[in-house]
Amino acid sequence: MMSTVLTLTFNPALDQTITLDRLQPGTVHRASAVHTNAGGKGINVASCLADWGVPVAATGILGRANAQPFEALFADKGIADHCVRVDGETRVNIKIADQSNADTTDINLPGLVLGETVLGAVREQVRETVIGLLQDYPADSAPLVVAAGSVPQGMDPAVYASVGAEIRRFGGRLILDTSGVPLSAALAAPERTLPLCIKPNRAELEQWAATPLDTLEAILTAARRLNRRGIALVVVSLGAEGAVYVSSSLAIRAALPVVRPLSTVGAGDAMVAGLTAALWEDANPETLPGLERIARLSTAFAVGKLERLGPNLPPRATIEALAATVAIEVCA
Ligand SMILES: O=P(O)(O)OC[C@H]1O[C@](O)(CO)[C@@H](O)[C@@H]1O
Repeated sequence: MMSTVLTLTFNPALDQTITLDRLQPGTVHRASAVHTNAGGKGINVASCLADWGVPVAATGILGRANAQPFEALFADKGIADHCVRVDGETRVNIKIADQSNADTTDINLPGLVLGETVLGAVREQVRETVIGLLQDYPADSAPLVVAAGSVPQGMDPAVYASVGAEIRRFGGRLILDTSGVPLSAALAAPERTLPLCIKPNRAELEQWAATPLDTLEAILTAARRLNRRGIALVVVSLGAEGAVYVSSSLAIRAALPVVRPLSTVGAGDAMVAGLTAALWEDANPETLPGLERIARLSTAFAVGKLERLGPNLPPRATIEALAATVAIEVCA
């Protein structure tokens, strides 16, 4: 029950959120505020899980030259730091928060450019870290590993398939949140390397399915194809329309009216943290109460995060209150 969740972020980012009254491309803007926080998908998941009280360890790659904000976040939230340091700077991703419509525009940079030899060595170090940590878990603990985000230029885009194989070898459960080629490569891998759970958004699932998914039925059909491939839980996030949770035997849709967001950056990561927290609490996606708990908690994490800048959750009681009000619909 108290096992540490491990997060893996190959391509973290410092998120620089620039707040504007109104974004008008092609014109000069005066920003009203700027805020920088340590981010990147797996880092955000770790931060939200730590807020919830789940013990977390973070691994992945950090540029030595600007590692301080990440180190401060880890120290502040009690996250065990197992990130490998490399020469250079972690990327700075630009987030433009438009206050006129509460939309955020993301400009994500490619990330560290590392030579083939360095990349190979770093990948090996991260692999050893994952294996080293998993070896320390009790044999029957089925530890949870969240691997999330893009991969740096030059890294094998099929990296999550080999990570999946390593995790499964140690009885671990992989939750994967990535997109594009790394996602399609992970989903095309042999069944024994597949993640336990994925959380694509509609566009990412459409890319995998190679067809538009305009209706709930179409989304369910694509998610169920992935279930049959061997992925036990497919969560499709639908922005303001909530999310769909599809396990091998059940499907539900969850939604909560969205407050006016301060920033949408990292809401999907908070959703991943919420579903991980529910799995960590032993929620079983093959039972209705279990799948409902996963849906309620992950929706509440995502909506709770929207009111904050950076990967931070409101207090536990606020999250539980939000979770209780999530609208749940069982799908046929
Ligand atoms: O790894 P990717 O896909 O470039 O996404 C990274 C971005 O996504 C976020 O994790 C938000 O989901 C940001 O913190 C970060 O800038």
